[in-house]
Amino acid sequence: MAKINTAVLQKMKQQAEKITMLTAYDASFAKLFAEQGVEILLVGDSLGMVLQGHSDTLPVTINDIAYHTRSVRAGAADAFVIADMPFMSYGTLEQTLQNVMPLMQAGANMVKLEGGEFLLPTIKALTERGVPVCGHLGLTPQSVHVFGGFKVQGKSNEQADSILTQAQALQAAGIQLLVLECIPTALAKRITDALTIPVIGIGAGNVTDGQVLVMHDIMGISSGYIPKFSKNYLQQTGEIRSAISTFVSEVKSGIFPAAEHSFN
Ligand SMILES: Nc1nc(=O)c2c([nH]1)NC[C@@H]1CN(c3ccc(C(=O)N[C@@H](CCC(=O)O)C(=O)O)cc3)CN21
Ligand SMILES: CC(C)C(=O)C(=O)O
Ligand SMILES: [Mg+2]
Repeated sequence: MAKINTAVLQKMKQQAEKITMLTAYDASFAKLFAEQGVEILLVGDSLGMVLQGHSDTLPVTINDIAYHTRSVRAGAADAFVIADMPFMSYGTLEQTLQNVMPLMQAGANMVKLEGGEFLLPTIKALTERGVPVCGHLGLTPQSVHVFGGFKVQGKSNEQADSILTQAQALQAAGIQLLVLECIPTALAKRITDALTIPVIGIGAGNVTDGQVLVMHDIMGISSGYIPKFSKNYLQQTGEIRSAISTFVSEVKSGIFPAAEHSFN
């Protein structure tokens, strides 16, 4: 696999080649995922749930993300690695600039921040200083207490228009990739068509430029509730490497996600 960077991802969108992304938190899985052709590894703050056992992502710290980013980078020297900025680590511009350093120095190629409008100056400041930014809209789990649970977002016309407007504003501010989580497929299609940057979906239908899942969901080992948009590829294949290569090929061919993994 050619080494991935923002220019390669941009080209994949233009050529309509689907982008695959998985969360990874350690060196062994990072290496295995990279070997199976997964283009992007995400050190997600979902680690607060699947590794640490919390019921949401809020307890995760910068040190947690930096530690796991170092591990992922150690296992996959050439991988394109995105590190999540955890809850309240980008509350102010000053905090953001302080907190982004350990993540980039741990080996991240890009950082991901949840939210819309309020992030515009932050995104500009980061990209100007050499830090590529991934946006994250829709169900942004750090706002679970505002939403009153992990609920599908953008169901009303008004909410849908607002998410599209925010996606366009984030792109204008400088994000080079966008994650859309748990929104209706029709809205994901509008946003993917409207943006020139690649859009990665999770619970956003098969219309985005790529797909991301939490690795524990692919292997059916998440504790507690397993989201409707995930698929247990280990059960289907019986072997971890085959599970990952099947995920990759099903995303590439558009088989995954099917209607049953999507919201309307
Ligand atoms: N194991 C795991 N997988 C994930 O995808 C994930 C995490 N953890 N932790 C961080 C966030 C939290 N996420 C979640 C968690 C639950 C739902 C969920 O229960 N969704 C309902 C939709 C409810 C509705 O219809 O509004 C579902 O049926 O999937 C969604 C996203 C996604 N991320
Ligand atoms: C679910 C993905 C998009 C994420 O942000 C995470 O794993 O933390
Ligand atoms: Mg996250």
